[in-house]
Amino acid sequence: MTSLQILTVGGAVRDQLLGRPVNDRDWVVVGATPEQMQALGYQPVGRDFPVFLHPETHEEYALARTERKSGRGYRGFVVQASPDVTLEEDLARRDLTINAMAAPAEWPGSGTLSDPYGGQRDLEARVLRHVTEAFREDPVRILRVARFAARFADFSVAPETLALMREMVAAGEANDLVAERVWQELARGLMEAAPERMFEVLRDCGALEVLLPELARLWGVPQRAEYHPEVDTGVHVMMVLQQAARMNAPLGVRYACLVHDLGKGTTAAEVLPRHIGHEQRSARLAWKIGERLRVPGDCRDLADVVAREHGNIHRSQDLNAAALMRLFERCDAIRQPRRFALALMACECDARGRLGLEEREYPQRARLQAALDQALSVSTAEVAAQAMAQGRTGPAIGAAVAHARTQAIAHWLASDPG
Ligand SMILES: Nc1ccn([C@@H]2O[C@H](COP(=O)(O)OP(=O)(O)OP(=O)(O)O)[C@@H](O)[C@H]2O)c(=O)n1
Ligand SMILES: [Mg+2]
Repeated sequence: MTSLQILTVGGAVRDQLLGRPVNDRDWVVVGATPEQMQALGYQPVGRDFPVFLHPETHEEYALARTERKSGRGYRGFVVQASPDVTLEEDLARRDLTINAMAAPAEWPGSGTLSDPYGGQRDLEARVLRHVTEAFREDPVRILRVARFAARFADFSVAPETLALMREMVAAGEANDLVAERVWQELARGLMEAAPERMFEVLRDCGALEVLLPELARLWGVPQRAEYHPEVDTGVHVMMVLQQAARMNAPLGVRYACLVHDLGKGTTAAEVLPRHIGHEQRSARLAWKIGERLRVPGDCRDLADVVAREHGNIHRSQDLNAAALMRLFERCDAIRQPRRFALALMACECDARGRLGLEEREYPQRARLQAALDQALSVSTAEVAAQAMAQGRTGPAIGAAVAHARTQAIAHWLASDPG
C-alpha cells in the first residue's frame, strides 16, 4: 500500500500552466480508503463514486481509481477505487493528456509535476490528445473534447483522438448519451470564446449527425448569394455564433443563433437557394430539439421568437406603427421586453454572421428597441380608466390600451427618429 498523498489534478494544473485563472480545484487522493477519508472529516458525495468534499473548502477529493465499463453509455460505469491504485493508473483513465497532470497541494505553477502522459508537451504543442484507450469508457468525453476545442481555440484535436472519437460514434456510443449531459456540455461550449469550433469537432467525428441531425443537415444547403455571400447555410450559422461570442451574448442568444435557420435544412430542392417560409420550419425543429435535450425554458422561448420572427425583424425598417405593434404582440414584447431585447441581439448576430458583412450596421435593433420603449411608456392604468369612463368593458379595454400604444409609436415615427 502506498502512503496517503493528496494532489491537485486536472483542470487546475492545466489552467495554471496556461496562465489562465483557476476557478475550481479537483483533487486526487492516493493510498486512502473511504473509511480513512471519513475519519479525516471528508464528506462522501454519493454512493457510486469514491468522491468526498473537503469539510471547509467543499472542493472535490476523488480517490485514485480505475474504471471499467459494464454497459453502454454514460450509465454503464463500475468504479473501482482502492488504496492500491497508483497515481499513474488514475491519470491513465482520464480524458486528455492536458487534463492528466497532478501537482502537489502547494504548487507554485512550475517545478515538480506528475506528468506521465506528456501533458506539458501537448500543452506546448496545443494538442487535445486522449491519454489511453480508457477514453472510450465515457462517451461524454466526445462532447468534452469539442468543448475544449471551443475554449482553447488554438488547439487542434490529435488525429488519433479524432479517429478514436469516430470509432466511438460509429459504435453507437453517442446514441445513449443522457439528454441533460448533452445539454450541459453544449451549453458550456456555446459560452466559450470560439463556440463554432465545438460544432466543427462534433461534425468531424460524426457526433453532430447523431446529436443534432437538424443542424448537421445545414452544411451543403445553399442560400442566395446576394444576402449570403458565404452561401452555405452551415457556414452561415457558425458565423452567426462567432458574432454572438464576439458580442459576449448570453447563453439564450447563442442557442437562438444556433437553431434560428434549422428550417433551411428542409427546404424542397426545387426551391433552393430560396428558403420561403423557413422560419416556421425552424421554430418546429427548434421545438423538437428543446424537447429532446430538455433545453431550459428561457432558452427555448427565446429561440422560438428568433426562429419565427428573424426575417420580419430584418425587414422591419419600413413597418408602420400598427405593423410594429403586431410584431411586438407576436413576440410578446410588451410583457417580455428583456427577452425581446435579446431576440434583437440574436438578429444582429444573424445579420452580421455573413461573409464580408461582419461590420455592417444593424439599425433595426435600435429602432425596434426605441419603438418598443414608446409602446411601454403608455400608462396602462390611465388609458384603462378612460376607457371604462366611456363605458367600455373587457376586451375593449385591452383594445384601447393597444390602440394607445400604437398611437405612441406613430407619434414617435412622425417626429422622425431616422
Ligand atoms: N468525463 C470526464 C470528466 C472529467 N475527467 C477528469 O476529471 C478532471 C476534472 O473534471 P472537470 O472539472 O469536469 O474538468 P476540468 O478539466 O477541470 O475543466 P473545467 O475547467 O471545465 O472544470 C478533468 O481534468 C479530467 O482529468 C475525465 O477524465 N473525464
Ligand atoms: Mg474542474
